[in-house]
Amino acid sequence: MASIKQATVAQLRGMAPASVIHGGVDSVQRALAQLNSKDTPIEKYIYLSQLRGTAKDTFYRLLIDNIIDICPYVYTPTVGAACQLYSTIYRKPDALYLSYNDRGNLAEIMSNWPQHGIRIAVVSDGSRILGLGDLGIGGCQIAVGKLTLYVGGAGIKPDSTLPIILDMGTNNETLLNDPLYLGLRMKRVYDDAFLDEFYAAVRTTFPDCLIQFEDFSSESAFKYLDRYRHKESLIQAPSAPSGQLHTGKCFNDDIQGTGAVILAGFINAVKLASAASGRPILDQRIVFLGAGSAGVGVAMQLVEFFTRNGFTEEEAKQKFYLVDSKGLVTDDRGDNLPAHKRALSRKAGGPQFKTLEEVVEHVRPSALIGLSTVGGAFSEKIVRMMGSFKARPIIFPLSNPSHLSECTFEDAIKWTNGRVIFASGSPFKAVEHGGSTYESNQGNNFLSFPGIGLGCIVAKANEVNDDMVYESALALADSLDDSEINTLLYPRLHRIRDISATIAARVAKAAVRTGAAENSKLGGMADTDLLAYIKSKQYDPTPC
Ligand SMILES: NC(=O)C1=CN([C@@H]2O[C@H](COP(=O)(O)OP(=O)(O)OC[C@H]3O[C@@H](n4cnc5c(N)ncnc54)[C@H](O)[C@@H]3O)[C@@H](O)[C@H]2O)C=CC1
Ligand SMILES: CC(=O)C(=O)O
Ligand SMILES: [Mg+2]
Repeated sequence: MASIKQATVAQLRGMAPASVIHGGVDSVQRALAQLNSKDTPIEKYIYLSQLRGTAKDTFYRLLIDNIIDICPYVYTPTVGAACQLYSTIYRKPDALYLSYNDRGNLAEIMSNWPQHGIRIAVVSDGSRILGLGDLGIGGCQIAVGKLTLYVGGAGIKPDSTLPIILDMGTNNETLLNDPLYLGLRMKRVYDDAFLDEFYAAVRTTFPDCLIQFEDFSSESAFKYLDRYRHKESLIQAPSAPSGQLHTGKCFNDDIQGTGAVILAGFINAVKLASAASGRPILDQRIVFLGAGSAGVGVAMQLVEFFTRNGFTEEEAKQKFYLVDSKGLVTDDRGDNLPAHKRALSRKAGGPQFKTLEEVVEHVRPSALIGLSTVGGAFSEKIVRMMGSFKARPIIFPLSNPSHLSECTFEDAIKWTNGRVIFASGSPFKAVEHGGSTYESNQGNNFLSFPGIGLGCIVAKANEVNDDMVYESALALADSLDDSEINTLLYPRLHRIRDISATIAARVAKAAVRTGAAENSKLGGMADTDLLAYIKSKQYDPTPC
């Protein structure tokens, strides 16, 4: 459609129906009708991908105006199936594909990308896609999906975004044996030098670009966040003029984005729980099922909430009980804990439990958070126990996609007789119970990463520090309107562009406060002016 706008009408005569050339027939309405004619979620996904590739203004107008209905088809849960089926449903390239065989040439290959002013890249190595495991090159659709939400949810211009897949092989035997598989047909390699080369290539090719790491397996997620997040650190970079470059300008969505969004939901949840019970807001015991990048990322963000509210770090950590596939995570359970689990393990000498049920029975938690990839792990017995401990139990089954949710909204409502304070990673429809209608909350990092990324772009931030991430959570928690405040934990999704702008403004100001902003104009700007400025710059397509 852009070509129709740019070319003269005379040149186009006869090349398309006259009403397309002259306008007057609503392309968004037609696209919606075409979308509705598709029977299955994956068909809708394929249709929307094609529309994004051929008529991007129409696609984004459709998405922005129908975000609640369309989000599940461009993002979780459907994007999970799209990653699994990638090599079968592939039509045309829509990401930057950097394979391990290209090592030594990544900067040169990156410079083939047709757009220049890239501001945000989402990169995955495909090793842990949602809760679906290693999907190899199919993980590129996660990067595409996240950036679709950057455009639709934050108003970043489509041509400023760059989805990247690092194809380092796969350990998924089904994919390796699939004749249609499009990725490297070899076992996955783990190579820090390849990651350094990739990081340096982005820095030198697109100096203004923020990198969002997405869906790397836990060990890599923590390792590369630690390696690249600080602006003071240096890495060797043969592609840089001095042979070295400063790191920074990146964040990990699963650790920090998820931490921020769940902290926001938790802040609003403890207010609701406390209003029902009269107990102090900070009087919490929290059990996690899952101690991977998301589980530990969220737990550390909640620890920060308690330390910022009067507790020492040790006192705060005492409130947390992490359960993984081997049971309660303790210092003395006999296995060699990775550093991210050691940060929150229970001290030696305490009880050892093998199952979630035993832990819940012993701890009597106020909140139960699932980031385990185990669908249905919050059994009826566990949810009913939670309901017996507290007037308003907080239960967040956050694993994606939908079939991996630790419990459904309907069950949680039924088993607590409507008392649960609930948020899930993938969307659930409203539920009728006992004559009332209960609206669900989606606790998904898509409410935080678009605003964090936009804030960093506005501030020209050279790093994404803890204060900026924490501020994004407070901004999201504060964003409920009058119709949401006593019932919901998060703003309704149709407001996401305004919410992302608000988060962005507060993240940008936090960047200024902490010396991470290179945009010197922001310091003197009033908050309201900054917010208005950000909103005025949001991509707002008008298809012809
Ligand atoms: N709602 C949201 O915004 C987000 C949701 N997620 C979801 O969280 C889930 C986990 O993600 P990551 O932490 O990155 O994965 P991960 O693979 O790093 O961690 C999974 C954790 O669950 C534990 N686990 C696995 N099987 C278990 C079992 N049978 N019993 C108890 N524990 C078990 C593992 O030991 C590990 O600690 C995924 O489904 C992902 O889609 C992740 C990021 C954001
Ligand atoms: C939402 C997300 O980032 C995940 O499930 O990995
Ligand atoms: Mg993720």
